[in-house]
Order: sequence, then C-alpha cells, then structure tokens
Amino acid sequence: FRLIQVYETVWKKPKRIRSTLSKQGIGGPTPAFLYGNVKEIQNMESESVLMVNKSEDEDEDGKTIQAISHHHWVRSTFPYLQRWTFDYGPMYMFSTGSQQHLYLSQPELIKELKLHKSLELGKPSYLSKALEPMLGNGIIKANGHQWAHQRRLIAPEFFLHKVKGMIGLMEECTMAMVKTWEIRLIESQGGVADLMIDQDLRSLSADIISRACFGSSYSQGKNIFAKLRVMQEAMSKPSLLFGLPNLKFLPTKSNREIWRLKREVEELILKVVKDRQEESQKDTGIYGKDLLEMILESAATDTELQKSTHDTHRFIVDNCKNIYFAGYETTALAASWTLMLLALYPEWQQRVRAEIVHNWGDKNLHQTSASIDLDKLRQLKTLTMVIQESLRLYAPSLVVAREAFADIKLGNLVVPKGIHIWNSIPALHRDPENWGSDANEFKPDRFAGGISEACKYPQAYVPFGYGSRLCVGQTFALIELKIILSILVSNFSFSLSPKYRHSPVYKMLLMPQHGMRLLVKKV
Ligand code: HEM
Repeated sequence: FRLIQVYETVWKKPKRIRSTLSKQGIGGPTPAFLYGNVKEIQNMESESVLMVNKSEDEDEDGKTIQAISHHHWVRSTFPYLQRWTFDYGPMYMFSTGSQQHLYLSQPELIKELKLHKSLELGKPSYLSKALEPMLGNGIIKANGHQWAHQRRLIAPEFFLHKVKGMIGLMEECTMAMVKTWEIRLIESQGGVADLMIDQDLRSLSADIISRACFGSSYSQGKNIFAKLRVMQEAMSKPSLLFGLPNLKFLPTKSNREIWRLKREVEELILKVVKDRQEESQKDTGIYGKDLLEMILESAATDTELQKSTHDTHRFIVDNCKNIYFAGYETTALAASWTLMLLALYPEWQQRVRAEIVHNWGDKNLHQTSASIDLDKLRQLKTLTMVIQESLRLYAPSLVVAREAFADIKLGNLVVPKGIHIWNSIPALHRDPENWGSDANEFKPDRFAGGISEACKYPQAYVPFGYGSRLCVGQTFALIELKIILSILVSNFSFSLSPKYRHSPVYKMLLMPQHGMRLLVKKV
C-alpha cells in the first residue's frame, strides 16, 4: 500500500499535472527524476549570493545612491523565477520533486485568480506543514471551512469603523517613540543621530498591534515578538518556500531550536490569555471587545473545539501567532523602506512635510495630543502616493501563492488539481509593459489619479495579495503607516547614513539585510 502511495506522489500525480499543462502549450525547465529543478534552483541561488556580495563591495566604493536609485535588487531574491521568465515567457511550470508549480504573471490571469472565490483555491498545503511551528493552522495558512470560519471571525475586527477607534493608540505609541528619539538627538553630536530605524519601527509596530488586538501592553508581548522573530530567521530559507526537500523532522540543532521556541511562544501566549481571562472576570472594563476576546469567545462556543482543551488551546495560540506574524513586521518594514526612499529623495520628503503643515498647521504634532483623525489622514494625498509607490517598489511580501484543490478554470486555462500557483510581486510591480519604461524608478506621481490610473492593469498591483485571501489587515496597515510616517516626517528630517548598505534580502519578508541606518535630526 505504501509503495502505491509513493508511486502516486512521486510519479503519477506529477505526470498528470504536467501533461495537463503541456497539452495547453505551457513549457518550463526539464525536471530531473525525483529532484525536479531543485539543482538549478540551488545553483542560481548560490550564484546570486555571490553577485550580491560583489555589488555590495562596489557600493562601498561610493556607488550606493546610484545603486539604490535604480532599485535593481529583484534579481537577487528569486533569481530562477526571473531566469525562467526570460527563457519561457510569463507563464511556465517547474518542479521541486513531488511538488509541481505554475508561475504566472499575465495581468488577465491575475484578474481571473482574483475573481475565483471558491474554497477550491487556497494556500499550498505543503507550505502550511513546513511553516507549522510558526503559524500552526491559523488563518494565514488554513484552508477550506476551517479557514472560512477564522476569516469570518477575524476580518470584521479590521473593518474601517474598528480601525478608526485605534487611531488614538497608534498616535500615542508613535509619540512615545518620538520622545525617545528626541532624547537620543539631544545626546548626539550636532543634533544628528545615526539610527538603525528598522529596529525602533519594529518595536513600535509590535506595540501597536499588541495593544490594538490584545489589549496587552508591549511589555507582555515583547518576549513573544523576540522569540517569533528568531524562529522566523531560522525558518526563512527560500528553499522552504518551494517545498525543496528539507529535514524538518530530524532533531538537528536548528530544528531543536525551532521546536524549543515554538513551545516557549505557546506558553507565553497562553499566559497572556490567562491574564486576560482573569482581567475580564474582574470586569475592569479597561478593554473593549478586542480580537483576543473574539478568539476566546469563538473557542468557547465552538462545539468541535469544546471536545478537547488541546484543540481550544491550538485555536487560540495559532490565531494569536498569526496576527503577531502578519501584523507587525510587515508594517514596520513598509515604514522602513518608505523612510529610506524619503531619505533618498529629499524633494519628496519636503513635499510630504509641506502637505502636513499646509493641512494641519505648522505646530509640531507632539504639542497636541490625540489630534489625528480619519479626516485629517484623508487630506494627506502626497503621503498616500508615496506609500503606494513604496509598496510597489519595496512590497514587504514578495510572493502570492495558491494551491488548486480541484481542477479549476482560469479563463481558458485549465489548472490541474494539486498544482501550486506562484506570482512574484516585484515582477508584477516592475513590469514595464504595465508601468511604463520608468517602472524601476521612484515616481509617486504615477499614483496621482489613484491605482486605477497608475498603470494599464491595476489588478497586477498586489502588495496585499488578492481575492478572498486578500490581507485582512490592509486598512489597519495603511492607516498605521500614515500615522507613523506623518508624525515622524513632521518631527524629523531623514537622510541616508554613510553606513547604510543597500541589500534587500528575502527572509520570509523583504528585509534590509544590514538594517536601515538613517541620519535623523529635528526639523
Ligand atoms: C504593509 C503591511 C502589510 C502587508 C504588505 C501585508 C501583506 C499581506 C499579503 C501579501 C498577504 C497574502 C494575501 C494573499 O495570499 O493573497 C497578507 C495576508 C494576511 N495579512 Fe497582511 N499585510 C500587511 C499588514 C497586515 C496587518 C497589520 C495585519 C493584521 C493586523 C495583517 C493580517 C493578515 C492576515 C491575517 C492575512 C491572512 C489572510 C487570509 O489568508 O485570509 N496584515 N498580508
């Protein structure tokens, strides 16, 4: 029976998938027996690491600004996707052994994917298994009815009317960071500080998401974030993304570390939950009904979950981990890349600042507390354009992935059951056919008429993904970004530090490999 199963997985299923695609004229690199295209992927990855190191040496010779302003970093992240696009066009298949993949980048097919709302299209299940220690079976990786249940529960917590109520706390947390920067500036020489801003933005974002969703202060969540981050580092090899063979079940040093962190994170989350349950028994009325409470309520009323404490705990822990993972580093990175761009383009930094002064008056924001509201944020059109352009060139998520759980149709294309569909966000966001010959340049003006007028095929602008799996935190993230950036830009000016080394790398998200060092001074 086992032999039949192996034969099915290794031979019959891949053969069926590949022949359905090749009959429709879809090509791709020839897979080797058992290993598919793993060898090519690994070779191209090592070559690109060498290339990145070499270009960094060149940067140190004073070419940094030129290197950044061309924003040509995409090649170093998934070099094989680019190479095969060059060889086989905008749609091709490739293989990582038993897993078969379909890469596609035509805007008309992205539109079809967006419109396909059935549960037959979901997140790759092998990926869910590989990322289990990090995400469990929470909303990000779950599929089918289990996902739909979680989505129904979580999504309304991030609707505009809920997020509106969180503006005050976002402002408060940002102001606390402003105060610490002011102290560092006073202590620094000449009132200019060389700051690793990404670290502070990460703490800020963690603080915001923790208070908004869990009502708990950052001090309680601090340990959880630190541990989740180490876990993310340990698990963020690109090889994992495409299901390359890995030894995740063996007690290697790295796996033992991941398992330990997983245990510790779970214990910490359950401790926060316990504290919260005690608090609500005391009925202090400090917190409204926040996300954690919704998750607890759902777990308490779900008849399936009630059958075991283990399942209830899993449900709570997994969804808390998902919100932590999805909700803080993404926004912190988006803010970091945007500030890097504003440092690189001082004329845009000046325009953003002038717009704030024009609309809100020239008083420094920290003199007025709880002053920001939705209407004020809506006035910041230039900042909105800058954020949209930053999310185009430096989208924190690099890929959107789906698995077909049944044979489905995308327009005329028959997509076979079991295939994994991949879109590269940087490739879509930098396609000159869609954005024009200046696709690699930072030009926020292109968004002056909104996304629909910024390019030929707006459906291919997907920093938050698409369709029924679209990011639930999109509204939350955009409002948070506007608050953080408007407060920072109206209080400080930013320029690139001579120590900044431009090297965006993929570690589950797009990160500045050597940190985001900027020179900061008071305006
Ligand atoms: C700039 C910030 C952010 C970016 C760029 C971003 C991007 C994304 C992307 C690309 C996806 C996958 C969508 C797909 O597969 O089609 C996603 C999913 C998700 N995001 Fe975000 N996100 C951000 C902020 C947030 C925040 C602040 C939260 C929550 C507080 C959040 C919660 C989620 C969740 C729960 C999912 C899974 C949705 C599902 O599968 O149903 N994200 N996000």
